Amino acid sequence: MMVKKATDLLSRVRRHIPDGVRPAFTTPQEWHQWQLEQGRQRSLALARENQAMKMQRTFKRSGIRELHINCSFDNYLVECEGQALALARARKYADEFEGNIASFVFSGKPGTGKNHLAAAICNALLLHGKSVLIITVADIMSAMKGTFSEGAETTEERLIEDLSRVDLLVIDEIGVQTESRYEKVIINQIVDRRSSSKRPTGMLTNLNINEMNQLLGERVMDRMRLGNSLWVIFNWDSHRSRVTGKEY
Ligand SMILES: Nc1ncnc2c1ncn2[C@@H]1O[C@H](COP(=O)(O)OP(=O)(O)OP(=O)(O)O)[C@@H](O)[C@H]1O
Repeated sequence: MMVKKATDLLSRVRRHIPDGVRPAFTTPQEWHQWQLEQGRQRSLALARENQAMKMQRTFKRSGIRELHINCSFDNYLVECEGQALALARARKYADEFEGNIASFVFSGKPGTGKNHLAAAICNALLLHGKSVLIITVADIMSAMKGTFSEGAETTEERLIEDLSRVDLLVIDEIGVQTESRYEKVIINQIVDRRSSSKRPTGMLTNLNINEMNQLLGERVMDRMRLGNSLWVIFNWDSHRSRVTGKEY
């Protein structure tokens, strides 16, 4: 009876579908499958939203900092070959993100757009429903240390787990302060856990490859090289003196 009703309804709906439009389902069975899939997608979206809100509470902000919220591939100015290459590679990284385990390192001089292009990647991924977080080493550490205080809402373990579940985590300012052994251990655990659950990590740094190896150790850097990973060197002049804060 149910199937007959659904078949009648479908044939009535079909009469109103313009030529050339392919319906998402044509039989009651396909309709049922379609509804199941919609339900699955809704619960995934809800889980992502919950995760984003949790991160927002923990770090008291959304995944991308205010200064970089409007950064896109389109508003990244290209005035030299290096910038053109960095832009093309960042865009390709975002395009090929789905199902890819490749991490990236943007290394080079200050003010050259490492955060800009990382935020552009994250903004592109957000549009595709991915969860993202760009966070400095210092912010990770202060959140970790916060878990030791009395009445803390979360534990160090849970925080590492949260940071490991974000689809793309970008760790900024690696090497800005003299990293302690504790920081090295935490970064190690985050990258390790992310790579074993096939989630890539981005790193932004002023250090070169040797300095990164020395600071974080071969183990972490080896995981950063999984898959078709990306290492981009930003070696042109800083753009910072030209930022007015009103451009986008
Ligand atoms: N090519 C560019 N086109 C447009 N804006 C740019 C470009 N490069 C940098 N900017 C802007 O300049 C500012 C500084 O850039 P960004 O924060 O990305 O630098 P960074 O390389 O991450 O520097 P640091 O190593 O000091 O953190 C940002 O507001 C960014 O949007």
